[in-house]
Amino acid sequence: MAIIEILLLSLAESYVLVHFSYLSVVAKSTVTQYVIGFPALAITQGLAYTVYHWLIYPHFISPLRKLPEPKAPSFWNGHGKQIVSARTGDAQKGWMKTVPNDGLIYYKGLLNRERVMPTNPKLLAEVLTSQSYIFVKPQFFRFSLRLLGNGILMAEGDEHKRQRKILIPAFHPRHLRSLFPLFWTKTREMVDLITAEIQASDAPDPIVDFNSWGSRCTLDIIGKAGAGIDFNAMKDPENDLFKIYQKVFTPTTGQLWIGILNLIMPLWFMHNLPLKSVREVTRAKHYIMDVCLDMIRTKRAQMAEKKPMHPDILSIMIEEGSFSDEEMQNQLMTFMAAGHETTAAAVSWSVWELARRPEVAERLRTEIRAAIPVFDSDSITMEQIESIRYLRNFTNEVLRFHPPVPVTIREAERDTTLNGEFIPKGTTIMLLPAAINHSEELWGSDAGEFNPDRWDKPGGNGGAASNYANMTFLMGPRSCIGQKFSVEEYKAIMVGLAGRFAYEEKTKDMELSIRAGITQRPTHEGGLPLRTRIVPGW
Ligand code: HEM
Repeated sequence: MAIIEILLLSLAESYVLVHFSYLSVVAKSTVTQYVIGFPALAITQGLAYTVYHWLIYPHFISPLRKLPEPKAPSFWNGHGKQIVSARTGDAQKGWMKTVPNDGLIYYKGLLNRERVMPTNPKLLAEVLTSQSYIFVKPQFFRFSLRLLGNGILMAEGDEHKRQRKILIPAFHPRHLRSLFPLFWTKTREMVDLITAEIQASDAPDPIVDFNSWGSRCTLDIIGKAGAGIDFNAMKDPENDLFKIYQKVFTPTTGQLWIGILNLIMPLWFMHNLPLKSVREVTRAKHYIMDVCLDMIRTKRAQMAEKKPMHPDILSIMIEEGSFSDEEMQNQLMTFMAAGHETTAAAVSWSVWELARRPEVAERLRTEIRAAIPVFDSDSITMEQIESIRYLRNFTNEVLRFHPPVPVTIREAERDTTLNGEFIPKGTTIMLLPAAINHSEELWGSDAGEFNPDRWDKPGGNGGAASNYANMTFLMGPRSCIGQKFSVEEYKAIMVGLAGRFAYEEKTKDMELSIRAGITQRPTHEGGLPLRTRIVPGW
Protein backbone atom coordinates (compact mmCIF):
# COMPACT_ATOMS: atom_id res chain seq x y z
CA MET A 1 0.00 0.00 0.00
CA ALA A 2 0.91 2.66 0.50
CA ILE A 3 1.22 6.35 -0.12
CA ILE A 4 -1.31 6.55 -2.97
CA GLU A 5 -3.85 4.38 -1.14
CA ILE A 6 -3.43 6.31 2.10
CA LEU A 7 -3.91 9.60 0.22
CA LEU A 8 -7.04 8.34 -1.57
CA LEU A 9 -8.47 6.99 1.67
CA SER A 10 -7.78 10.28 3.45
CA LEU A 11 -9.43 12.19 0.63
CA ALA A 12 -12.55 10.00 0.82
CA GLU A 13 -12.65 10.32 4.62
CA SER A 14 -12.24 14.08 4.52
CA TYR A 15 -15.08 14.27 1.98
CA VAL A 16 -17.35 12.37 4.39
CA LEU A 17 -16.31 14.52 7.33
CA VAL A 18 -16.79 17.77 5.42
CA HIS A 19 -20.03 16.62 3.79
CA PHE A 20 -21.65 15.63 7.07
CA SER A 21 -20.40 18.80 8.75
CA TYR A 22 -18.32 16.99 11.39
CA LEU A 23 -15.49 19.38 10.60
CA SER A 24 -17.60 22.53 10.87
CA VAL A 25 -16.55 22.72 14.53
CA VAL A 26 -12.96 23.43 13.47
CA ALA A 27 -13.68 25.78 10.57
CA LYS A 28 -16.60 27.34 8.76
CA SER A 29 -15.41 27.36 5.17
CA THR A 30 -15.45 24.05 3.24
CA VAL A 31 -12.04 24.79 1.72
CA THR A 32 -10.48 25.34 5.15
CA GLN A 33 -12.09 22.14 6.41
CA TYR A 34 -10.41 20.24 3.56
CA VAL A 35 -7.10 22.03 4.17
CA ILE A 36 -7.13 20.96 7.82
CA GLY A 37 -8.89 17.60 7.55
CA PHE A 38 -7.09 16.01 4.64
CA PRO A 39 -3.47 16.40 5.84
CA ALA A 40 -4.44 15.54 9.42
CA LEU A 41 -6.03 12.27 8.26
CA ALA A 42 -3.23 11.48 5.83
CA ILE A 43 -0.52 12.02 8.45
CA THR A 44 -2.34 10.06 11.17
CA GLN A 45 -3.05 7.13 8.87
CA GLY A 46 0.44 7.24 7.38
CA LEU A 47 1.89 7.05 10.88
CA ALA A 48 -0.45 4.22 11.89
CA TYR A 49 0.46 2.31 8.72
CA THR A 50 4.18 2.84 9.30
CA VAL A 51 4.08 1.77 12.95
CA TYR A 52 2.02 -1.30 12.06
CA HIS A 53 4.35 -2.50 9.30
CA TRP A 54 7.56 -1.43 10.97
CA LEU A 55 6.93 -2.65 14.54
CA ILE A 56 3.63 -4.43 15.15
CA TYR A 57 3.39 -6.82 12.21
CA PRO A 58 6.97 -8.22 12.27
CA HIS A 59 7.13 -8.52 16.08
CA PHE A 60 3.63 -9.74 16.92
CA ILE A 61 1.64 -10.86 13.89
CA SER A 62 3.75 -12.18 11.02
CA PRO A 63 3.46 -15.98 10.60
CA LEU A 64 7.15 -15.96 9.64
CA ARG A 65 8.24 -14.90 13.12
CA LYS A 66 7.92 -18.51 14.29
CA LEU A 67 10.81 -19.59 12.04
CA PRO A 68 14.27 -19.90 13.65
CA GLU A 69 15.74 -16.42 14.09
CA PRO A 70 19.22 -15.18 15.07
CA LYS A 71 19.54 -13.72 18.57
CA ALA A 72 19.53 -10.07 19.57
CA PRO A 73 17.44 -8.26 17.01
CA SER A 74 16.90 -4.62 17.86
CA PHE A 75 13.23 -3.75 18.41
CA TRP A 76 13.54 -0.85 15.96
CA ASN A 77 15.96 -2.12 13.36
CA GLY A 78 15.94 -5.94 13.55
CA HIS A 79 19.31 -7.39 12.55
CA GLY A 80 19.96 -4.42 10.25
CA LYS A 81 23.03 -3.21 12.14
CA GLN A 82 24.63 -6.68 12.16
CA ILE A 83 24.06 -6.92 8.41
CA VAL A 84 25.34 -3.55 7.27
CA SER A 85 28.32 -3.40 9.62
CA ALA A 86 29.81 -6.60 8.12
CA ARG A 87 30.87 -7.59 4.63
CA THR A 88 27.89 -8.76 2.53
CA GLY A 89 26.90 -12.24 3.66
CA ASP A 90 29.14 -12.38 6.76
CA ALA A 91 26.28 -11.98 9.26
CA GLN A 92 24.24 -14.69 7.48
CA LYS A 93 27.32 -16.94 7.29
CA GLY A 94 27.57 -16.73 11.10
CA TRP A 95 23.84 -17.41 11.59
CA MET A 96 24.05 -20.54 9.46
CA LYS A 97 26.46 -21.90 12.09
CA THR A 98 24.70 -20.68 15.21
CA VAL A 99 20.97 -20.82 14.49
CA PRO A 100 19.62 -24.40 14.51
CA ASN A 101 17.26 -24.59 11.53
CA ASP A 102 15.48 -26.92 9.19
CA GLY A 103 16.52 -25.13 6.00
CA LEU A 104 14.99 -21.69 6.64
CA ILE A 105 16.28 -18.84 8.77
CA TYR A 106 14.16 -15.76 9.43
CA TYR A 107 15.70 -12.39 10.16
CA LYS A 108 14.77 -8.75 10.11
CA GLY A 109 16.76 -6.42 7.94
CA LEU A 110 16.96 -2.64 8.09
CA LEU A 111 13.80 -1.11 9.60
CA ASN A 112 12.58 -4.61 10.54
CA ARG A 113 12.02 -5.65 6.90
CA GLU A 114 11.29 -9.37 7.10
CA ARG A 115 13.68 -11.75 5.35
CA VAL A 116 13.70 -15.52 4.87
CA MET A 117 16.94 -17.24 3.92
CA PRO A 118 16.98 -20.84 2.59
CA THR A 119 20.04 -22.62 3.96
CA ASN A 120 19.94 -26.15 2.62
CA PRO A 121 19.93 -27.65 -0.90
CA LYS A 122 16.34 -28.88 -0.65
CA LEU A 123 14.94 -25.45 0.12
CA LEU A 124 17.27 -23.71 -2.35
CA ALA A 125 16.04 -26.11 -5.03
CA GLU A 126 12.43 -25.30 -4.14
CA VAL A 127 13.00 -21.56 -4.51
CA LEU A 128 15.25 -21.73 -7.55
CA THR A 129 13.80 -24.63 -9.48
CA SER A 130 10.40 -26.04 -8.57
CA GLN A 131 8.94 -22.64 -7.62
CA SER A 132 11.24 -20.41 -9.64
CA TYR A 133 8.37 -18.50 -11.25
CA ILE A 134 6.57 -18.03 -7.93
CA PHE A 135 9.64 -16.48 -6.31
CA VAL A 136 10.12 -13.52 -8.64
CA LYS A 137 12.42 -10.50 -8.83
CA PRO A 138 11.07 -7.77 -6.56
CA GLN A 139 10.86 -4.03 -7.13
CA PHE A 140 14.02 -3.52 -5.06
CA PHE A 141 15.95 -5.67 -7.56
CA ARG A 142 14.43 -3.96 -10.60
CA PHE A 143 15.21 -0.47 -9.38
CA SER A 144 18.77 -1.29 -8.20
CA LEU A 145 19.58 -3.01 -11.49
CA ARG A 146 17.81 -0.59 -13.83
CA LEU A 147 21.08 -0.03 -15.65
CA LEU A 148 20.88 -3.64 -16.84
CA GLY A 149 17.85 -2.95 -19.02
CA ASN A 150 14.55 -4.72 -19.16
CA GLY A 151 15.79 -7.97 -20.73
CA ILE A 152 15.97 -11.62 -19.74
CA LEU A 153 17.23 -10.85 -16.23
CA MET A 154 13.99 -9.01 -15.42
CA ALA A 155 11.49 -11.17 -17.36
CA GLU A 156 9.20 -13.58 -15.51
CA GLY A 157 7.17 -16.71 -16.26
CA ASP A 158 6.38 -17.59 -19.90
CA GLU A 159 8.03 -14.39 -21.12
CA HIS A 160 11.27 -15.44 -19.43
CA LYS A 161 11.03 -18.94 -20.93
CA ARG A 162 10.55 -17.42 -24.39
CA GLN A 163 13.56 -15.11 -24.08
CA ARG A 164 15.80 -17.81 -22.60
CA LYS A 165 14.92 -20.18 -25.47
CA ILE A 166 15.90 -17.56 -28.04
CA LEU A 167 19.15 -16.67 -26.27
CA ILE A 168 20.40 -20.15 -25.33
CA PRO A 169 22.03 -20.82 -28.77
CA ALA A 170 24.33 -17.81 -28.23
CA PHE A 171 25.78 -19.67 -25.22
CA HIS A 172 25.99 -23.11 -26.81
CA PRO A 173 29.43 -24.77 -26.29
CA ARG A 174 29.99 -24.69 -30.07
CA HIS A 175 29.54 -20.94 -30.12
CA LEU A 176 31.73 -20.54 -27.04
CA ARG A 177 34.47 -22.50 -28.76
CA SER A 178 34.31 -20.08 -31.66
CA LEU A 179 34.62 -17.18 -29.20
CA PHE A 180 37.74 -18.57 -27.58
CA PRO A 181 40.20 -16.86 -30.02
CA LEU A 182 38.61 -13.54 -28.99
CA PHE A 183 39.16 -14.29 -25.29
CA TRP A 184 42.74 -15.17 -26.04
CA THR A 185 43.46 -12.16 -28.29
CA LYS A 186 42.11 -9.77 -25.66
CA THR A 187 44.10 -11.51 -22.93
CA ARG A 188 47.29 -11.08 -24.93
CA GLU A 189 46.46 -7.44 -25.56
CA MET A 190 46.00 -6.82 -21.83
CA VAL A 191 49.13 -8.72 -20.80
CA ASP A 192 51.20 -6.82 -23.39
CA LEU A 193 49.82 -3.47 -22.24
CA ILE A 194 50.51 -4.26 -18.56
CA THR A 195 54.01 -5.49 -19.50
CA ALA A 196 54.62 -2.19 -21.30
CA GLU A 197 53.28 -0.23 -18.29
CA ILE A 198 55.71 -2.08 -15.99
CA GLN A 199 58.65 -1.68 -18.34
CA ALA A 200 57.99 2.04 -18.69
CA SER A 201 58.07 2.51 -14.91
CA ASP A 202 61.19 3.42 -12.91
CA ALA A 203 59.94 1.69 -9.75
CA PRO A 204 61.42 -1.77 -8.96
CA ASP A 205 57.93 -3.27 -8.46
CA PRO A 206 55.50 -0.88 -10.17
CA ILE A 207 51.99 -0.70 -8.87
CA VAL A 208 49.24 -1.80 -11.24
CA ASP A 209 45.50 -1.36 -10.61
CA PHE A 210 43.86 -4.68 -11.44
CA ASN A 211 40.31 -3.53 -10.80
CA SER A 212 40.68 -1.18 -13.72
CA TRP A 213 42.45 -3.68 -16.01
CA GLY A 214 39.94 -6.45 -15.29
CA SER A 215 36.95 -4.20 -15.99
CA ARG A 216 38.42 -2.77 -19.18
CA CYS A 217 39.42 -6.18 -20.54
CA THR A 218 36.03 -7.79 -19.84
CA LEU A 219 34.20 -4.73 -21.25
CA ASP A 220 36.19 -5.02 -24.49
CA ILE A 221 35.44 -8.75 -24.62
CA ILE A 222 31.68 -8.36 -24.12
CA GLY A 223 31.58 -5.57 -26.73
CA LYS A 224 33.14 -7.88 -29.32
CA ALA A 225 31.35 -11.06 -28.23
CA GLY A 226 28.04 -9.26 -27.76
CA ALA A 227 27.91 -7.18 -30.92
CA GLY A 228 31.25 -7.37 -32.73
CA ILE A 229 32.24 -3.89 -31.52
CA ASP A 230 35.60 -3.08 -29.95
CA PHE A 231 35.18 -0.44 -27.24
CA ASN A 232 38.98 -0.19 -26.95
CA ALA A 233 38.71 0.46 -23.21
CA MET A 234 42.03 -1.29 -22.60
CA LYS A 235 43.89 1.08 -24.90
CA ASP A 236 41.93 4.09 -23.68
CA PRO A 237 41.31 4.20 -19.91
CA GLU A 238 39.38 7.46 -20.48
CA ASN A 239 36.83 5.58 -22.61
CA ASP A 240 33.37 7.07 -21.88
CA LEU A 241 31.53 3.78 -21.54
CA PHE A 242 34.13 2.38 -19.15
CA LYS A 243 34.04 5.54 -17.03
CA ILE A 244 30.26 5.49 -16.89
CA TYR A 245 30.16 1.88 -15.70
CA GLN A 246 32.94 2.60 -13.19
CA LYS A 247 31.02 5.50 -11.76
CA VAL A 248 27.66 3.84 -11.36
CA PHE A 249 29.01 0.48 -10.18
CA THR A 250 31.18 1.99 -7.44
CA PRO A 251 29.06 1.84 -4.29
CA THR A 252 28.69 5.15 -2.45
CA THR A 253 27.06 6.16 0.82
CA GLY A 254 24.43 8.05 -1.21
CA GLN A 255 23.51 4.82 -2.99
CA LEU A 256 23.22 3.04 0.37
CA TRP A 257 20.62 5.59 1.49
CA ILE A 258 18.80 5.30 -1.81
CA GLY A 259 18.83 1.51 -1.29
CA ILE A 260 17.14 2.00 2.09
CA LEU A 261 14.49 4.30 0.57
CA ASN A 262 13.98 1.71 -2.16
CA LEU A 263 12.84 -0.70 0.59
CA ILE A 264 9.90 1.45 1.52
CA MET A 265 8.98 3.76 -1.33
CA PRO A 266 7.12 2.91 -4.57
CA LEU A 267 8.91 2.61 -7.90
CA TRP A 268 7.54 5.86 -9.41
CA PHE A 269 8.80 7.78 -6.39
CA MET A 270 12.29 6.22 -6.65
CA HIS A 271 12.57 7.00 -10.36
CA ASN A 272 11.67 10.63 -9.76
CA LEU A 273 13.81 11.27 -6.69
CA PRO A 274 15.48 14.63 -7.26
CA LEU A 275 18.90 13.36 -6.15
CA LYS A 276 22.23 13.62 -7.97
CA SER A 277 23.04 9.90 -7.84
CA VAL A 278 19.58 8.94 -9.18
CA ARG A 279 20.00 11.44 -12.02
CA GLU A 280 23.49 10.09 -12.74
CA VAL A 281 22.21 6.53 -13.14
CA THR A 282 19.36 7.76 -15.37
CA ARG A 283 21.86 9.66 -17.54
CA ALA A 284 24.14 6.59 -17.65
CA LYS A 285 21.20 4.41 -18.60
CA HIS A 286 20.28 6.66 -21.53
CA TYR A 287 23.88 6.78 -22.69
CA ILE A 288 24.13 2.97 -22.64
CA MET A 289 20.74 2.64 -24.37
CA ASP A 290 22.05 4.85 -27.19
CA VAL A 291 25.23 2.77 -27.46
CA CYS A 292 23.13 -0.39 -27.73
CA LEU A 293 20.82 1.10 -30.35
CA ASP A 294 23.87 2.14 -32.40
CA MET A 295 25.18 -1.40 -32.15
CA ILE A 296 21.92 -2.75 -33.55
CA ARG A 297 21.88 -0.26 -36.46
CA THR A 298 25.52 -0.97 -37.32
CA LYS A 299 24.96 -4.70 -37.20
CA ARG A 300 21.85 -4.54 -39.38
CA ALA A 301 23.78 -2.47 -41.94
CA GLN A 302 26.67 -4.96 -41.94
CA MET A 303 24.28 -7.85 -42.34
CA ALA A 304 22.47 -6.10 -45.21
CA GLU A 305 25.80 -5.61 -46.98
CA LYS A 306 26.54 -9.30 -46.33
CA LYS A 307 29.89 -8.35 -44.82
CA PRO A 308 31.73 -11.40 -43.48
CA MET A 309 31.57 -11.34 -39.70
CA HIS A 310 32.10 -13.48 -36.67
CA PRO A 311 28.78 -14.53 -35.11
CA ASP A 312 28.10 -12.61 -31.91
CA ILE A 313 25.14 -12.53 -29.52
CA LEU A 314 23.50 -9.67 -31.44
CA SER A 315 23.78 -11.29 -34.87
CA ILE A 316 22.33 -14.50 -33.42
CA MET A 317 19.37 -12.47 -32.05
CA ILE A 318 18.83 -10.63 -35.35
CA GLU A 319 18.98 -13.82 -37.40
CA GLU A 320 16.56 -15.58 -35.09
CA GLY A 321 14.15 -12.73 -35.80
CA SER A 322 11.76 -12.90 -32.80
CA PHE A 323 13.01 -9.90 -30.80
CA SER A 324 12.02 -6.33 -31.69
CA ASP A 325 14.81 -3.72 -31.78
CA GLU A 326 13.72 -2.45 -28.38
CA GLU A 327 13.93 -5.96 -26.91
CA MET A 328 17.38 -6.45 -28.42
CA GLN A 329 18.49 -3.12 -27.02
CA ASN A 330 17.43 -4.26 -23.55
CA GLN A 331 19.09 -7.66 -23.93
CA LEU A 332 22.33 -5.97 -25.00
CA MET A 333 22.19 -3.71 -21.95
CA THR A 334 21.81 -6.81 -19.78
CA PHE A 335 24.71 -8.65 -21.38
CA MET A 336 27.02 -5.67 -21.35
CA ALA A 337 26.60 -5.00 -17.63
CA ALA A 338 25.98 -8.55 -16.32
CA GLY A 339 28.70 -9.88 -18.57
CA HIS A 340 31.61 -7.67 -17.61
CA GLU A 341 31.57 -6.49 -14.00
CA THR A 342 30.99 -10.01 -12.67
CA THR A 343 33.92 -11.62 -14.48
CA ALA A 344 36.07 -8.58 -13.69
CA ALA A 345 35.29 -9.07 -9.97
CA ALA A 346 36.42 -12.70 -10.23
CA VAL A 347 39.68 -11.55 -11.87
CA SER A 348 40.26 -9.01 -9.08
CA TRP A 349 39.74 -11.59 -6.34
CA SER A 350 42.07 -13.97 -8.17
CA VAL A 351 45.05 -11.65 -8.46
CA TRP A 352 44.52 -10.55 -4.87
CA GLU A 353 44.65 -14.21 -3.76
CA LEU A 354 47.79 -14.72 -5.88
CA ALA A 355 49.40 -11.72 -4.17
CA ARG A 356 48.70 -13.20 -0.74
CA ARG A 357 49.57 -16.83 -1.57
CA PRO A 358 52.92 -17.00 -3.37
CA GLU A 359 52.94 -20.82 -3.20
CA VAL A 360 49.60 -21.01 -5.06
CA ALA A 361 50.84 -18.42 -7.58
CA GLU A 362 54.06 -20.37 -8.18
CA ARG A 363 52.25 -23.66 -8.69
CA LEU A 364 49.71 -22.10 -11.03
CA ARG A 365 52.41 -20.37 -13.07
CA THR A 366 54.44 -23.59 -13.38
CA GLU A 367 51.44 -25.60 -14.60
CA ILE A 368 50.36 -22.85 -17.02
CA ARG A 369 53.82 -22.56 -18.52
CA ALA A 370 54.13 -26.35 -18.85
CA ALA A 371 50.82 -26.58 -20.77
CA ILE A 372 51.38 -23.44 -22.84
CA PRO A 373 55.13 -23.12 -23.43
CA VAL A 374 54.78 -20.05 -25.69
CA PHE A 375 52.40 -17.34 -24.53
CA ASP A 376 52.70 -15.12 -27.58
CA SER A 377 50.94 -17.44 -29.97
CA ASP A 378 47.71 -17.35 -31.95
CA SER A 379 47.28 -21.06 -31.89
CA ILE A 380 46.43 -21.64 -28.21
CA THR A 381 43.25 -23.70 -27.92
CA MET A 382 40.49 -23.96 -25.36
CA GLU A 383 41.48 -27.64 -24.90
CA GLN A 384 45.02 -26.63 -23.89
CA ILE A 385 43.63 -24.30 -21.26
CA GLU A 386 41.05 -26.87 -20.14
CA SER A 387 43.89 -29.36 -19.59
CA ILE A 388 45.50 -27.27 -16.82
CA ARG A 389 44.14 -29.02 -13.77
CA TYR A 390 45.36 -26.56 -11.16
CA LEU A 391 43.85 -23.69 -13.16
CA ARG A 392 40.52 -25.53 -13.05
CA ASN A 393 40.88 -26.00 -9.29
CA PHE A 394 41.93 -22.39 -8.70
CA THR A 395 39.04 -21.08 -10.86
CA ASN A 396 36.46 -23.17 -9.03
CA GLU A 397 37.83 -22.17 -5.64
CA VAL A 398 37.97 -18.43 -6.38
CA LEU A 399 34.41 -18.53 -7.68
CA ARG A 400 33.25 -20.51 -4.63
CA PHE A 401 35.17 -18.49 -2.04
CA HIS A 402 34.56 -15.03 -3.50
CA PRO A 403 31.25 -15.18 -5.41
CA PRO A 404 31.19 -11.95 -7.47
CA VAL A 405 27.42 -11.66 -6.86
CA PRO A 406 27.32 -12.16 -3.07
CA VAL A 407 23.59 -11.79 -2.67
CA THR A 408 20.41 -11.75 -4.70
CA ILE A 409 16.77 -11.49 -3.82
CA ARG A 410 13.32 -12.89 -4.63
CA GLU A 411 9.76 -12.20 -3.54
CA ALA A 412 6.80 -14.59 -3.26
CA GLU A 413 4.33 -13.38 -5.87
CA ARG A 414 1.54 -15.33 -4.12
CA ASP A 415 0.97 -17.29 -0.90
CA THR A 416 2.93 -20.52 -0.97
CA THR A 417 4.80 -22.93 1.30
CA LEU A 418 8.44 -23.88 1.75
CA ASN A 419 9.19 -27.09 3.59
CA GLY A 420 5.59 -27.03 4.80
CA GLU A 421 5.97 -23.52 6.30
CA PHE A 422 3.46 -20.90 5.16
CA ILE A 423 5.13 -18.16 3.12
CA PRO A 424 2.76 -15.22 2.57
CA LYS A 425 2.61 -13.29 -0.70
CA GLY A 426 5.24 -10.54 -0.68
CA THR A 427 7.76 -12.41 1.52
CA THR A 428 11.33 -11.49 0.63
CA ILE A 429 13.66 -14.43 0.10
CA MET A 430 17.39 -13.80 0.42
CA LEU A 431 19.72 -15.95 -1.68
CA LEU A 432 23.24 -15.62 -0.37
CA PRO A 433 26.04 -17.21 -2.40
CA ALA A 434 28.43 -15.48 0.03
CA ALA A 435 26.99 -17.52 2.93
CA ILE A 436 25.90 -20.79 1.25
CA ASN A 437 29.28 -21.25 -0.48
CA HIS A 438 30.92 -21.15 2.97
CA SER A 439 28.53 -23.45 4.81
CA GLU A 440 30.39 -26.05 6.88
CA GLU A 441 27.35 -28.26 6.78
CA LEU A 442 27.52 -28.34 2.97
CA TRP A 443 31.28 -28.15 2.36
CA GLY A 444 32.80 -29.70 5.47
CA SER A 445 34.75 -28.18 8.35
CA ASP A 446 37.30 -26.53 6.01
CA ALA A 447 34.61 -24.54 4.16
CA GLY A 448 36.16 -21.29 5.40
CA GLU A 449 39.62 -22.11 3.98
CA PHE A 450 40.77 -21.13 0.52
CA ASN A 451 41.90 -24.49 -0.82
CA PRO A 452 42.00 -25.11 -4.59
CA ASP A 453 42.94 -28.77 -3.94
CA ARG A 454 39.43 -29.51 -2.65
CA TRP A 455 38.44 -29.69 -6.34
CA ASP A 456 40.54 -32.86 -6.75
CA LYS A 457 38.12 -34.75 -4.50
CA PRO A 458 36.09 -37.44 -6.29
CA GLY A 459 32.77 -36.31 -7.76
CA GLY A 460 34.12 -33.09 -9.28
CA ASN A 461 32.09 -30.79 -7.01
CA GLY A 462 34.77 -29.94 -4.45
CA GLY A 463 33.36 -32.41 -1.93
CA ALA A 464 30.10 -30.46 -1.59
CA ALA A 465 26.97 -32.17 -0.35
CA SER A 466 24.99 -31.06 -3.42
CA ASN A 467 25.24 -28.91 -6.55
CA TYR A 468 23.04 -26.42 -4.71
CA ALA A 469 25.90 -25.86 -2.26
CA ASN A 470 27.56 -23.70 -4.89
CA MET A 471 25.42 -20.65 -5.53
CA THR A 472 27.90 -18.51 -7.51
CA PHE A 473 25.83 -18.74 -10.69
CA LEU A 474 22.64 -19.82 -8.88
CA MET A 475 20.84 -22.93 -10.17
CA GLY A 476 17.69 -23.75 -12.08
CA PRO A 477 15.92 -21.98 -14.95
CA ARG A 478 17.08 -18.53 -13.75
CA SER A 479 20.73 -19.48 -13.27
CA CYS A 480 23.40 -17.45 -15.05
CA ILE A 481 23.08 -18.00 -18.79
CA GLY A 482 26.66 -16.75 -19.20
CA GLN A 483 28.26 -19.23 -16.77
CA LYS A 484 30.31 -21.19 -19.31
CA PHE A 485 31.11 -18.04 -21.28
CA SER A 486 32.50 -16.34 -18.18
CA VAL A 487 34.47 -19.37 -16.98
CA GLU A 488 36.22 -19.77 -20.36
CA GLU A 489 36.85 -16.03 -20.58
CA TYR A 490 38.12 -15.93 -17.00
CA LYS A 491 40.46 -18.88 -17.54
CA ALA A 492 42.00 -17.31 -20.65
CA ILE A 493 42.57 -14.06 -18.71
CA MET A 494 44.07 -15.89 -15.73
CA VAL A 495 46.44 -17.88 -17.94
CA GLY A 496 47.87 -14.54 -19.05
CA LEU A 497 47.89 -12.84 -15.65
CA ALA A 498 49.10 -15.78 -13.56
CA GLY A 499 51.52 -16.99 -16.23
CA ARG A 500 53.33 -13.69 -16.89
CA PHE A 501 53.36 -11.79 -13.56
CA ALA A 502 54.05 -12.16 -9.82
CA TYR A 503 52.13 -9.99 -7.38
CA GLU A 504 52.47 -8.50 -3.92
CA GLU A 505 50.03 -6.37 -1.99
CA LYS A 506 50.86 -2.66 -2.12
CA THR A 507 51.42 -2.76 1.63
CA LYS A 508 51.60 -5.90 3.76
CA ASP A 509 48.09 -7.09 4.75
CA MET A 510 46.60 -4.09 3.03
CA GLU A 511 43.17 -3.30 4.29
CA LEU A 512 40.34 -3.82 1.86
CA SER A 513 37.21 -1.73 1.80
CA ILE A 514 34.53 -4.04 0.56
CA ARG A 515 31.21 -2.33 0.20
CA ALA A 516 27.97 -3.94 -0.82
CA GLY A 517 27.23 -3.23 -4.44
CA ILE A 518 25.76 -5.33 -7.23
CA THR A 519 29.09 -7.13 -7.36
CA GLN A 520 31.65 -7.34 -4.61
CA ARG A 521 35.35 -7.00 -5.24
CA PRO A 522 38.49 -6.22 -3.24
CA THR A 523 39.17 -2.51 -3.15
CA HIS A 524 41.93 -0.42 -1.62
CA GLU A 525 42.26 3.32 -2.22
CA GLY A 526 39.60 3.10 -4.91
CA GLY A 527 41.26 0.33 -6.97
CA LEU A 528 43.24 -2.86 -6.49
CA PRO A 529 46.84 -1.65 -6.39
CA LEU A 530 49.32 -4.54 -6.48
CA ARG A 531 53.11 -4.53 -6.83
CA THR A 532 53.57 -6.38 -10.08
CA ARG A 533 56.69 -8.00 -11.51
CA ILE A 534 57.27 -9.74 -14.83
CA VAL A 535 58.47 -13.29 -14.21
CA PRO A 536 61.01 -13.82 -17.02
CA GLY A 537 61.01 -16.75 -19.42
CA TRP A 538 57.46 -16.62 -20.86
C1 HEM B 1 31.90 -14.76 -12.91
C2 HEM B 1 31.00 -14.24 -13.71
C3 HEM B 1 29.52 -14.25 -13.47
C4 HEM B 1 28.81 -14.47 -12.32
C5 HEM B 1 29.35 -14.78 -10.93
C6 HEM B 1 27.41 -14.37 -12.65
C7 HEM B 1 26.38 -14.56 -11.74
C8 HEM B 1 25.05 -14.52 -12.06
C9 HEM B 1 23.98 -14.72 -11.13
C10 HEM B 1 24.14 -15.00 -9.64
C11 HEM B 1 22.82 -14.61 -11.81
C12 HEM B 1 21.41 -14.73 -11.24
C13 HEM B 1 20.91 -13.39 -10.77
C14 HEM B 1 19.51 -13.49 -10.26
O1 HEM B 1 18.66 -14.07 -10.93
O2 HEM B 1 19.25 -12.99 -9.16
C15 HEM B 1 23.14 -14.34 -13.18
C16 HEM B 1 22.21 -14.18 -14.19
C17 HEM B 1 22.54 -13.82 -15.47
N1 HEM B 1 23.80 -13.66 -15.98
FE1 HEM B 1 25.54 -13.96 -15.02
N2 HEM B 1 27.29 -14.08 -13.97
C18 HEM B 1 28.54 -14.01 -14.52
C19 HEM B 1 28.85 -13.76 -15.84
C20 HEM B 1 27.95 -13.53 -16.84
C21 HEM B 1 28.28 -13.28 -18.22
C22 HEM B 1 29.71 -13.27 -18.79
C23 HEM B 1 27.11 -13.07 -18.88
C24 HEM B 1 26.87 -12.77 -20.33
C25 HEM B 1 27.75 -12.82 -21.28
C26 HEM B 1 26.04 -13.19 -17.91
C27 HEM B 1 24.71 -13.02 -18.19
C28 HEM B 1 23.69 -13.28 -17.29
C29 HEM B 1 22.27 -13.19 -17.64
C30 HEM B 1 21.71 -12.78 -18.98
C31 HEM B 1 21.56 -13.54 -16.50
C32 HEM B 1 20.04 -13.65 -16.36
C33 HEM B 1 19.64 -15.10 -16.64
C34 HEM B 1 18.15 -15.35 -16.51
O3 HEM B 1 17.48 -14.70 -15.72
O4 HEM B 1 17.67 -16.26 -17.22
N3 HEM B 1 26.59 -13.47 -16.69
N4 HEM B 1 24.50 -14.28 -13.31
